[in-house]
Amino acid sequence: MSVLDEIIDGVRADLAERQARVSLDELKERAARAPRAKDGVAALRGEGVTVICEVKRSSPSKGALAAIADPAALAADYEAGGASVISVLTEERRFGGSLADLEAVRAKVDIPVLRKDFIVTSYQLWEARAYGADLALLIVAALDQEALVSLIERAESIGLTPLVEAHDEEEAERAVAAGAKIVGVNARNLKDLKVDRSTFERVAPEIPDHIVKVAESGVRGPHDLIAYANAGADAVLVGESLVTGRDPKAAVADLVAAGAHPALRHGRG
Ligand SMILES: O=C(O)c1ccccc1NCC(=O)[C@H](O)[C@H](O)COP(=O)(O)O
Repeated sequence: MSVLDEIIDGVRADLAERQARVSLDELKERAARAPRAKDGVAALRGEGVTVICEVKRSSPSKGALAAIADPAALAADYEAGGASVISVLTEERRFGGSLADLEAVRAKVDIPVLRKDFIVTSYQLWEARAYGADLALLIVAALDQEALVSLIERAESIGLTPLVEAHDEEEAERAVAAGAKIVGVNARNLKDLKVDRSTFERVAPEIPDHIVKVAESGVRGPHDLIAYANAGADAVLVGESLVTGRDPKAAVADLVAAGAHPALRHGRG
């Protein structure tokens, strides 16, 4: 069984427990009271290469990364540093996240917020919206094509922008065919957790220019952002290096400054 399969088994068990406690109708009522969703595509198509900053306490590949007692304060630092979107990992067992983290971050920042989880049912999309997310991650490797198309449509119908994650050319083609407006290419193989930064360069040509291209994972600093930008990234998603660094606000500002450099413009429309 791959790491991704093991994670999803745990996600399904936790989901069943939440579904027994909170009805879909309750979630829908809560979603109706949530602030109107912000435009994730517009946020990521900013000036230069934009930066998605992640609230990430731990991970299957590295174990504990950072305690993050106050995720909202960390998100506020990210926003002050110039982040365009905040990613909040809400998976509990392996990443130490929660919907409470999502809610706290949403209440603190003005920029769009991404629910980063292993979404396999529309119930989780309603949760995302009910707790204030503007975007939701959908992982191609976790879904068959029918489910992917259906979850993209459901997400958009309730105001969420899906960030559809691929790891190879075939998954990128599936993401595009399914109608994704934002495609993330994850350098981390979720089946064995190896990070290969050349993945983006190989896979990005499968993604047409009208779709926002996000390079995910492995960004240690501005040099990695520049490499991804030169390979065609519109945005990068950064977790570990920010939560383990000493000054997340300054680290984000350095990334944003590198992403704004005129020499990086790669002629997107
Ligand atoms: O980070 C992991 O170990 C991991 C394992 C299995 C599934 C997903 C995983 N991470 C999610 C992510 O994609 C990253 O948190 C995100 O791209 C940021 O990556 P990084 O900057 O390398 O922390």
